Amino acid sequence: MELAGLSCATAIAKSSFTSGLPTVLVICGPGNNGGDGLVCARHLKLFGYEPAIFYPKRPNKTLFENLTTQCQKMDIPFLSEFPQAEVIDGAYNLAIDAIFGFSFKGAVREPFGSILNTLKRITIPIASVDIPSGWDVEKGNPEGLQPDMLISLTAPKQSAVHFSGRYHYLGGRFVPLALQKKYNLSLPDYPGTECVHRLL
Ligand SMILES: NC(=O)C1=CN([C@@H]2O[C@H](COP(=O)(O)OP(=O)(O)OC[C@H]3O[C@@H](n4cnc5c(N)ncnc54)[C@H](O)[C@@H]3O)[C@@H](O)[C@H]2O)[C@H](O)CC1
Ligand SMILES: [K+]
Repeated sequence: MELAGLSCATAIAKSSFTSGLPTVLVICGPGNNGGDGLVCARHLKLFGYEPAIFYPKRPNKTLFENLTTQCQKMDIPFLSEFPQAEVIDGAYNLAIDAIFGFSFKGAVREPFGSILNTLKRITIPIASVDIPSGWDVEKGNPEGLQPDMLISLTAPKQSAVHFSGRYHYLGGRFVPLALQKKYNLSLPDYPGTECVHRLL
C-alpha cells in the first residue's frame, strides 16, 4: 500500500494538473483504495503540495488508523463535510478519487452516491486511483465518473480500455517475477528506478 500510494503521488506530480498549483482534495473510501489515497496524500505533502482529505467511512483497523494518524501528524486537514461542487472548484486544483477500487460492486451506497454525483459536476481535473470509482472492474461505467487521469496499480484492469482521459500511468512496481509468470502478466518495463510508467 505504501508503494501503491507513493506511485499515485509520483504520477500526479508528473502530470500538468498540479504544476505550480498545490492544493488537492483527496477523497478516501472505506477499503484499501482509500488507504492508497491516505498514503498518496502524505507523499504529496512531502512533495510540497497542500492536500486535504475527506474520509467519511473509516474502518476500525489498525492499518487505517495508523495511516490517518500519520496524515494528522503531518498537518493534513481532514474535512468534516464534503464541499459543494462550486466550493471544490474554487478551493482545489485537483481531486483525487480513492473511493473504490476493484472490490466495488452493486449499487453505490451513501454517502458515496452523493459524493460521486458531486464529483461528476466539478470542473477541476480528477485523478482516479486504480479504477474510476463506481466502475465495474471489467465493463467500466459509461454513466459514471470520467476522470482526467488514471493510475492503474499492479496492472491495468480490463475496464481501463474505456478510460478516455489525458494521462494513464501504471504504478506499483512491486510484482515479483514469479507472480508475473504465474498469472501470465506482461507488464511494461519501468524506466530506471521509476515507480511509475506512463501508458498514455
Ligand atoms: N490487493 C492488491 O493486490 C492491491 C490492492 N491495492 C488497492 O486495493 C484496492 C482494492 O481494495 P479492497 O479493500 O479490496 O476494496 P475497495 O477499496 O475497492 O473497496 C472495498 C470497500 O468498498 C465497499 N463497497 C463495495 N461496494 C460498495 C458499494 N456499492 N457501495 C458502497 N460501498 C461499497 C466495501 O464494503 C469495502 O468497504 C485496489 O483497487 C487498489 O487500490 C493496492 O494497489 C496494492 C495492491
Ligand atoms: K478509485
